[in-house]
Amino acid sequence: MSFRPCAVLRKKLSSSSQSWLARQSRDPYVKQRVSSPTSYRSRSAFKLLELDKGQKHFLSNSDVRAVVDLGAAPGGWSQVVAEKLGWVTPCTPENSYADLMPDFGLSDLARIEKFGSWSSNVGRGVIVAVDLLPIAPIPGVHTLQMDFLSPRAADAIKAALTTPENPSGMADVILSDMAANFTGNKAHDVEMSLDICHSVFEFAINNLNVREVHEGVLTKRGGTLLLKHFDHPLSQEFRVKYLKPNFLSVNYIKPSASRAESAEGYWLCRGWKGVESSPPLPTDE
Ligand SMILES: C[S@@+](CC[C@H](N)C(=O)[O-])C[C@H]1O[C@@H](n2cnc3c(N)ncnc32)[C@H](O)[C@@H]1O
Repeated sequence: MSFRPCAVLRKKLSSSSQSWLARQSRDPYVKQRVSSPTSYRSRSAFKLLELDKGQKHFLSNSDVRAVVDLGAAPGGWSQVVAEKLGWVTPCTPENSYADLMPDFGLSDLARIEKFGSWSSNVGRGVIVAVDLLPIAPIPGVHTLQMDFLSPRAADAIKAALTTPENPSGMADVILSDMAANFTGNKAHDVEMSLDICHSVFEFAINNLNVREVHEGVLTKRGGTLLLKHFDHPLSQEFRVKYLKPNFLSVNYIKPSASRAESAEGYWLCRGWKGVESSPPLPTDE
């Protein structure tokens, strides 16, 4: 697949469309995605792969058994999680979906209709993916199409997380790549991004695992939160006030797959302590 338009089409495109296409054709992650045998649905999938690899495999650890993926459509991150939890055979050029499924050219939905499922594995644990937009099925992933900011979202996610293998309904890892549509008004866009960060943090308070682990002495080691945010002094305030006191470590990471010109970055927060003494979350008054 190529993003290079023919000369006739190029003439008809606006200059912004032309520069978008030029950027796509130069982008190594876009090229990798369209030629990859894993056929990840989003370029974002490479960010999560990079974060997991560079950060002590926080997702691949065998004790990770319950994962929530917020803002999951079209499903690239969920595909990566499904691989890490063993629901989908990790794909390499030697072992691709093309081998698992001869009709590699079919869309996910058509493939699922034809074959039932393209997973050959039974993985571990539970994965819940949430988005405003529909997400085509992924083996091992329970999808919920809903507004995460709506009052009923937390209960619906909790219900989906609660399974015989995960009776507590708690999550070991919460991922949020959620982003509202940009309006171009910076103050408004930052406010929307902070609303999302606050809501995800509130969700973590009630749903992120704190587990007792014996390592010589009894220690508590809690779950992990990966949270997308946009760089701004108010975001830094949020980090200092809410994240730092409640996790053993909070690292800022800008994966190389994240475009340099984007203000987005991720906080990888590890070792949830179980919130007891945070300042109250802001209300709408
Ligand atoms: C950057 S995309 C996520 C890409 C995804 N991680 C992947 O790899 O395919 C951000 C997503 O956040 C979703 N989103 C934004 N606000 C949301 C909300 N309030 N509730 C649920 N999803 C939301 C958008 O619909 C969009 O699909």
